Amino acid sequence: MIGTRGSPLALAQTHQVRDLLAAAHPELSEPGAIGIEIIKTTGDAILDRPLAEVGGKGLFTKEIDEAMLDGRIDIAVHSMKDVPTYLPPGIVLPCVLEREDVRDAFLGRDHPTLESLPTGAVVGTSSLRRGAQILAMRPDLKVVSFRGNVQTRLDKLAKGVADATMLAKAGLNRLGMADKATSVLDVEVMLPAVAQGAVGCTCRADDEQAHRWMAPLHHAETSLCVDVERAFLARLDGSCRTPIGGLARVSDFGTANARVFFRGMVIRPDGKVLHQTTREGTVDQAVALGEDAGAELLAKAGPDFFTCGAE
Ligand SMILES: NCc1[nH]cc(CCC(=O)O)c1CC(=O)O
Repeated sequence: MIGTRGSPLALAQTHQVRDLLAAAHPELSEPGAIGIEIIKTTGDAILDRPLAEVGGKGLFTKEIDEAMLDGRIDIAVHSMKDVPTYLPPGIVLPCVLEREDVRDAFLGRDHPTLESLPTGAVVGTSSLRRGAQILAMRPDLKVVSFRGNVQTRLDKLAKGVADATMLAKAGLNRLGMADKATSVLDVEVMLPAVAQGAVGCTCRADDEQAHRWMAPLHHAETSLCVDVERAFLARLDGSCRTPIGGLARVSDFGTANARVFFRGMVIRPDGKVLHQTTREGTVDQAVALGEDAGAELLAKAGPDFFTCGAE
């Protein structure tokens, strides 16, 4: 049994995992061989407030982890962006699928790009990271809170609640809605969230069958990048509501020449103070590079930067 949230994006990701499992294992290829259990999480229940305000870790994973430890589900499919850096005891993450597009998509109502938005235009986003980077580039814009699933946000945009919004390009692609993006923000302009575009599958640590099922779906290069980014995030995790971005890439993966490149950022929600750093190294050093970058930004930003509730 596979557990998932019930949002259209979560279901699309889960159907992809189910199809990959069926293709990899003859015993799972019969229609109906893999059941899907929808689990409502705290993050799904709270729709009226920005999630940064709700706070707490594992908003989208806690109830799913509980179902897994109870034995109601065997595999869970998650957007890695929503998975806390520390998994609960007894749960492991043996499988990360190949990454989708890591970038943020821009959806403009009358203006297709960020550059073309007129002074004073309103950008709707519930992501402090996106809002802060927008304000850093364009302090003349107004950022307002914007929540809900993709369709709700598109409806709000159409109604003129905002002039533009942003969504992970990966989510739009997985929903077959890539055409809704009026442009795509380069990672140099808008650093993605840690693990954006990656889907991971968890199981119980002692479930050998689930491990065996998931092994062929694992994408080692994506997993390495996500490990670096999550190591970075783990060093900053005390930071509460501070917007954080981080992206790792590997060149020549699987060869002796493989190199890891990482860029990480912390930024104040108003976009007025930004600290960033880069690292480059070997695959063996990868996780240490992420940790080291996190430690550097923690020191650079200083304790006041990470004060909770100071917005
Ligand atoms: N926080 C919600 C969430 N979690 C994962 C995605 C998109 C898919 C991904 O990044 O893999 C989204 C929506 C969004 O940011 O637009």
